[in-house]
Amino acid sequence: MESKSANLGSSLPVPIVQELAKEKLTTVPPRYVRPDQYQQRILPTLKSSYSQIPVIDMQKFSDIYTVESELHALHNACQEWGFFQLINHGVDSTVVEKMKIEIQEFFNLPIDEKKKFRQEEGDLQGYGQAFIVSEEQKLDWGDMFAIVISPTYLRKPHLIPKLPTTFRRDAFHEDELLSSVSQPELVTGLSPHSDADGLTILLQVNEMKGLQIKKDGVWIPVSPLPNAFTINIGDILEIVTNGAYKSIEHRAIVNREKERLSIATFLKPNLDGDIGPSPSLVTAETPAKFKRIEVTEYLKGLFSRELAGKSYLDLMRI
Ligand SMILES: O=C(O)CCC(=O)C(=O)O
Ligand SMILES: [Fe+2]
Repeated sequence: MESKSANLGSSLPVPIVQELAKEKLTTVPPRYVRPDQYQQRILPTLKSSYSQIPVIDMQKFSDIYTVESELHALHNACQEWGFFQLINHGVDSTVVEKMKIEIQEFFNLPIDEKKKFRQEEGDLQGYGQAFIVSEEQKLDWGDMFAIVISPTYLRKPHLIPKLPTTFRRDAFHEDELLSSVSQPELVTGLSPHSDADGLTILLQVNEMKGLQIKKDGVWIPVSPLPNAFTINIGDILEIVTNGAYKSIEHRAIVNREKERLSIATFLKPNLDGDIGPSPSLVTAETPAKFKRIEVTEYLKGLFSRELAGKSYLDLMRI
């Protein structure tokens, strides 16, 4: 039986960054200045032409002449990179384009309209932020809109019926990473983290780049291909594969020119199950690297902490 406790977590209220950005501030408010990230900034960042995440072509899975080598490429991408771009995925481009327009329209709504979708106290869904657990904590320069689509009993009736239809078809979470601060190098759009879910499907909405992944100690910018989804392995898949597939640290940086929008769909296991290394992968030579934990416990622990690198996954290690 699925637990019917409606909330898995909450986040403290924070200012709306879209509104702060309109104030034409000359200096960044101290809570957004990230000396902890300066060091990260000066880590070498590779030019995008030098190294790019792998590309997986989904069409090749339906062709007997190409399926084997593409499966091999997929396995390799999950082991070595934890990130790849998926092309020819079969989702109609008109659906994707409509979704992009509607999310842009949502963030362009007047603030009073958007406030109707504001995250309520004690909940994570709606327009707000996540992972804010103390008043002292540093903040990301961005806003989020989050909804849960499945399981259906976690849906928020006050959020969903008012949304455009495309929104209602897909589960997603939305980040907005804004420019319009005079010192974008001082702030972070989205703190370095690994995704705690099973698998994430990312769609960059506008042309502004900003996503970077950390590989071998180097930040690599991701340049999304047209009509591609960026897919990444989350912590849960790293646990289930007993470490074979990697959940990679990534972040989003802020630029000076324009706001940036992306849509992330987080795929998680059923709430009534548990997570642990797959028994078929645990042998005398390859003992379990991670604990087994109930999904609800895992999620509650996740949302009661700051977003910080791979620290939550590290807690799951044996
Ligand atoms: O904005 C992006 O491209 C990345 C978003 C992300 O990493 C997340 O929401 O977990
Ligand atoms: Fe992420």
